[in-house]
Amino acid sequence: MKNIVVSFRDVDIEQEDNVVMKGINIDVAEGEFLYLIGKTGSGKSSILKTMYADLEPKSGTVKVVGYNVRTIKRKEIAQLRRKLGIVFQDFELLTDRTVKDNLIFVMEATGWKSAGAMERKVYELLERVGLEGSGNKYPHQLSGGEQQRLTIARALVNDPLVLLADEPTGNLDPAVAQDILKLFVEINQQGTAVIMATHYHSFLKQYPARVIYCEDGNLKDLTRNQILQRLNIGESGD
Ligand SMILES: Nc1ncnc2c1ncn2[C@@H]1O[C@H](COP(=O)(O)OP(=O)(O)OP(=O)(O)O)[C@@H](O)[C@H]1O
Repeated sequence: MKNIVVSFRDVDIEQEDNVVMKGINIDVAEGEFLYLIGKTGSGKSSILKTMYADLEPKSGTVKVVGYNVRTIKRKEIAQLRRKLGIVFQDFELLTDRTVKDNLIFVMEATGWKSAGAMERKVYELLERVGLEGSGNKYPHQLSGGEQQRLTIARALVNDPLVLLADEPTGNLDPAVAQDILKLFVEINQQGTAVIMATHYHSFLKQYPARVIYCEDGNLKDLTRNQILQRLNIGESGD
């Protein structure tokens, strides 16, 4: 049986005293691909924030890659996040540094010392995300899709067990969004669990995977067909 890398047990999540999720349970196994779907404000980001210890759950137990997020010590949060890769809609790249130096910045901040090892890792990561040859460019010289590829490379610096993605294609046009989805799928096929909150419901058809549907403070356990129906996805997708 595969290891569980994320586990929520009877978890309540609040934002500024508003109940967002009530008594939710989630188990994500090593290497799984999971979509978080739901209307705006249904709590997808709040669930992801709870996973990377940015939002303390009100009650219940949350375990992520071996850490108990409710009792985690401040200094352990950095260790937890090193085992997670996190990708947002906004690229949040360092605009005054090259592609390569954006990656090296994160490596140095997370304890990498050997220049040779960093050089090799940069090369490997850029190849993995399809940015080989762009190491000396600056972020503004990259397209939106390429910038997102760089943020994905950055999230992979420490070979995370889990990649969390909050609306990672929100700023991209549909064709580019599909390429980025493909990249997430490849990363998943190489063994990293992926948990992706997305409004791009057409992804569910292009790459069917497990879906958690957030609604009214709960997670609905729906079949794929029920979800497609509920989202009213026609043949053309979204
Ligand atoms: N920082 C905050 N302070 C107060 N309330 C918040 C905060 N962030 C989110 N909320 C509220 O918590 C609820 C869940 O928001 P959340 O961002 O988790 O939903 P979401 O499903 O990710 O939405 P979207 O699809 O728009 O990103 C919403 O009612 C939202 O207004």
